[in-house]
Amino acid sequence: MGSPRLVLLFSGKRKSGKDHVTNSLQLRLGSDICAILRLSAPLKEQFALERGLDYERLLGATEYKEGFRADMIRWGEEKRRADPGFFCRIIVRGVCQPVWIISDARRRSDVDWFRSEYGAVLQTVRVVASEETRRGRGWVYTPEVDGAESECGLDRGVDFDWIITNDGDSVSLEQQLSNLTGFIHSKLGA
Ligand SMILES: Nc1ncnc2c1ncn2[C@@H]1O[C@H](COP(=O)(O)OP(=O)(O)OP(=O)(O)O)[C@@H](O)[C@H]1O
Ligand SMILES: C[C@@](O)(CCOP(=O)(O)O)CC(=O)O
Repeated sequence: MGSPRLVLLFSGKRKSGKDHVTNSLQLRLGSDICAILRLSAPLKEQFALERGLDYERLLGATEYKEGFRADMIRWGEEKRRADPGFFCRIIVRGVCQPVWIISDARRRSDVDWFRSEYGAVLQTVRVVASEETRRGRGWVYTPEVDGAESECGLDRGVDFDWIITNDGDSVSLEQQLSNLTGFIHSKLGA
């Protein structure tokens, strides 16, 4: 396992398009260069095992996942209380690509952990979309979820290196992804 040349730590609210944007970026870079790591993957896997749920469906973007979100948040927070780096350490194990995309940072403890381990090569990226756009993608305001740390933990206090606006304008998104890809290539070439 090598150490990463670049770590891109993505965050954004529900249905802002974190998965869409990170998948598009990986398509541009190639999966041999770029790995997508999801903090929620080991969480969902273990949660699904314990509850007899469908892990693959928890990974998707459907109502199935939303039905379990509040419970998953509570379950994950218990784990993080005992060990804030618990999920971070699991997802970086054995990754050999030079560029790592973490698709779903949600808490200060996630940012702090990646800064302390990979600060020299870390870039923080915020994906934003208006509430109207997010509603069009199926977002329904749910107080116990949208008012909690899982959604609001990074609203303040992080000076993001990149902000990607994903409001449905595909030309604008392409341009923003080109800029980010250019930066990544410049770092890999250096
Ligand atoms: N630019 C876009 N063009 C077309 N569809 C998009 C775009 N951005 C997001 N979507 C769609 O909107 C839905 C939500 O996007 P996505 O799953 O990427 O959001 P997310 O931020 O990862 O959400 P969650 O936090 O709920 O997992 C998906 O069905 C996705 O395909
Ligand atoms: C339980 C949780 O990991 C669900 C994340 O799902 P997704 O990234 O929205 O697909 C959110 C959290 O950890 O607070």
